[in-house]
Amino acid sequence: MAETTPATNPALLALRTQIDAVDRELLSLLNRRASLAQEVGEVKKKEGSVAFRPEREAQVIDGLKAKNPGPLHSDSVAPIWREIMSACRALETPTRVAYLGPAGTFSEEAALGFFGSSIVKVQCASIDEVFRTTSAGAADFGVVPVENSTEGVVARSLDLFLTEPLFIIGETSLAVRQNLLRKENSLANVSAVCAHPQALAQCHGWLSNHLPQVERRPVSSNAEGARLASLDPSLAAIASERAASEFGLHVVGPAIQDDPHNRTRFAILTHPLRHPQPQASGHDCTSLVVSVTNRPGAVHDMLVPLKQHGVSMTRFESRPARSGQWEYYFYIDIQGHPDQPAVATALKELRSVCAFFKVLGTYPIDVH
Ligand SMILES: C=C(O[C@@H]1C=C(C(=O)O)C=C[C@H]1O)C(=O)O
Repeated sequence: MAETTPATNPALLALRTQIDAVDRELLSLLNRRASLAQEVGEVKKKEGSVAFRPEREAQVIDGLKAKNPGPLHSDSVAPIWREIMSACRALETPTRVAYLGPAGTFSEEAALGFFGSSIVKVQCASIDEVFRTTSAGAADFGVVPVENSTEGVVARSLDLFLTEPLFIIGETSLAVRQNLLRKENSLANVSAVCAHPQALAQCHGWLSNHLPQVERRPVSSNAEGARLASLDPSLAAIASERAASEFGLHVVGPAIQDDPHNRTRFAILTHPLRHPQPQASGHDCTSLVVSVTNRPGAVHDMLVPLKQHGVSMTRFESRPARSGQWEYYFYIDIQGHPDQPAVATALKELRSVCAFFKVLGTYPIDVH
């Protein structure tokens, strides 16, 4: 039952007194940590290097998770320390992060999950604008979706990796729970369902069963759909619970995505002139895009160096090269960092058999 009068139970009061004392100790320790981060910031300024070190942050979290004695759940370690490091990093320099807005998008959730909440939010109207804003230096980092476990690749992001001068310094993934949102608390008389095309596709089965006759209207983001639904009671949107509270909407259909394990993976981008490639963290991934000339065995030959040097491939995706010749770009993720001799040799040999070869980035594997 909810507590309505002040607690009088002496055991509870004594425990709360202890918690208050621990909190004060924690605050003082956090401030000690923050002062050290400020000093690190000064050292970096003197040597002219960047504040954000994704490999160091990944190692801090990995190390603490490995040593966590409990009862704190290990899954709680990463989000807590991400926030602590975000606050410490903000004392070194502000981190400007571009992502597909408005407030309440999954991209925003991914950006906050990766960088913590002590960031300067740069909301963009499209994935193209995230790339442009980051290329132009109006943001230090960009966060873009790259693949969804139900719908596959986010083609626009992959295409822009080819043409924009950015590289990947990190990845993060999110469980994506889609909900049907409305101003009215009912499923009746919906004129159209507004959402990003990816979300409409992720909820295809549910929409066909529950709203078979209703128009599915693609819009620039799910949060934009939620904004429209907040202005017009006849509309519904598909978006996150965060978007529901952001725009004052009811969740009239919770968790309507066809796949209960629906996840989206995001890449963290930056400009190579403003940020170096992350150093090896011990658990790294390298992303490439390559093409080979169209001849028998070409794709097989391309993969031989990886096998010969024991480099494991975790992703292999193809996109049409738009040459009209049935040629393709292959997006490949391998495990490891080019600092490792086997990875460096495999990449060198792979490059020699490719017509096109671009390293999209090397970065620590997502730590939860
Ligand atoms: C303090 C540092 O700077 C930043 C903040 C970190 C932290 O709070 O632990 C870790 C890496 C950097 O992104 C550092 O490089 O050690």
